[in-house]
Amino acid sequence: MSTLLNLESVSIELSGNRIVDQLSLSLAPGDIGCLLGPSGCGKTTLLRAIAGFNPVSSGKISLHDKVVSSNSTQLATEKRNIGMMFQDFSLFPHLTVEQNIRFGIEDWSQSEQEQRVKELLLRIDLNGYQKRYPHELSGGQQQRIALARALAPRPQLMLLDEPFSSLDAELREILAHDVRHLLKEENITALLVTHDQQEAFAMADKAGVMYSGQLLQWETPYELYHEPTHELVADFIGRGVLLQGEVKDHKLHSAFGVIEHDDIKKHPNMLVNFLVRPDDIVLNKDSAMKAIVVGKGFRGSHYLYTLELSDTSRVLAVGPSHQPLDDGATVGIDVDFDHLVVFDASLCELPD
Ligand SMILES: Nc1ncnc2c1ncn2[C@@H]1O[C@H](COP(=O)(O)OP(=O)(O)OP(=O)(O)O)[C@@H](O)[C@H]1O
Repeated sequence: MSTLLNLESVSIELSGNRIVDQLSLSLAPGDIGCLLGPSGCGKTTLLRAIAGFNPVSSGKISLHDKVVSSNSTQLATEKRNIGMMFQDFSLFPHLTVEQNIRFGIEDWSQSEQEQRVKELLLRIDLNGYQKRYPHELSGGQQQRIALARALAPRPQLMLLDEPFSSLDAELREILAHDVRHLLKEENITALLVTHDQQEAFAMADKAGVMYSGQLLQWETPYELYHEPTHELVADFIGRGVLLQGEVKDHKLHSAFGVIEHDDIKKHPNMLVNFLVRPDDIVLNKDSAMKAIVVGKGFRGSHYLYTLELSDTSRVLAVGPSHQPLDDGATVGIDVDFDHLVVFDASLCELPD
């Protein structure tokens, strides 16, 4: 399969500290990738290296099979044909919307510029806003114009670093969908950095979790959620808990009793931590397995309950919004694991 962006064992050092550590990932043309991870894990540093602002200390960054960064190559940022929208983006306040969008394509012919501005404004649903100034636009509109400005020259790759972080959650979700749609329409490959998992799930074809400069997994959002290959990914992505259990004779023994599942049929005997998502727990008043409601959070369409099991371990479960359960109530539960994800307990290294 062809790749547009390829990172091969990239390490980056800043002021003598290794910030990114032998990181590899690739993106196919037109794909949207998303990097998640806690603050300070090196996401921005990596994006800046792809853009050409940070040199790599070892490894290679290639665009369309052309090496643009290595310890012997450093192609200038302006020669990489990369569009950028970083956290501290700002539109030029003294320029109109149209002038802002034209900024990177001023060497195009007048008619091509006009055509491109028109096309982009239609795509971002802001046709008619050409003559407005940035202060006459809402935050979300400004963000869309900034994106149009970055996309105008048709970059081969778009880098987005927390582009919606200043907006409220509802607007972020709408914009995430809009931006995905726009990037797909323009067939532009993109790499996005975000703290927000919903944003990553809404936008990404491929997503990954970074910790301390390393990329722990690089998969579809579905696989990251359902089949994490590392406890830190399981802990970071989605809501869920890791419970202790023991795999014995290809069955899982835990507070839920004995569970048989295809995913552990070939597993050796060992103590494990296994992942329990809210969607693995089914409330069923007729079930013999009981749990106690020890907390609940209203989420509009549903409640998210914290349930205590017989061994005092706690799990999360979802219940309908219109029939809330009381704190302290005893409820029947079933477990229904689509995937049973287990980790060797002796290797578990969850942060506090
Ligand atoms: N110019 C620099 N010199 C030395 N260290 C730096 C420099 N820039 C960043 N760092 C350090 O590199 C680490 C990673 O920073 P980076 O901004 O890449 O993290 P991040 O994952 O993007 O965080 P956030 O999500 O908070 O934006 C941090 O510990 C930071 O202090």
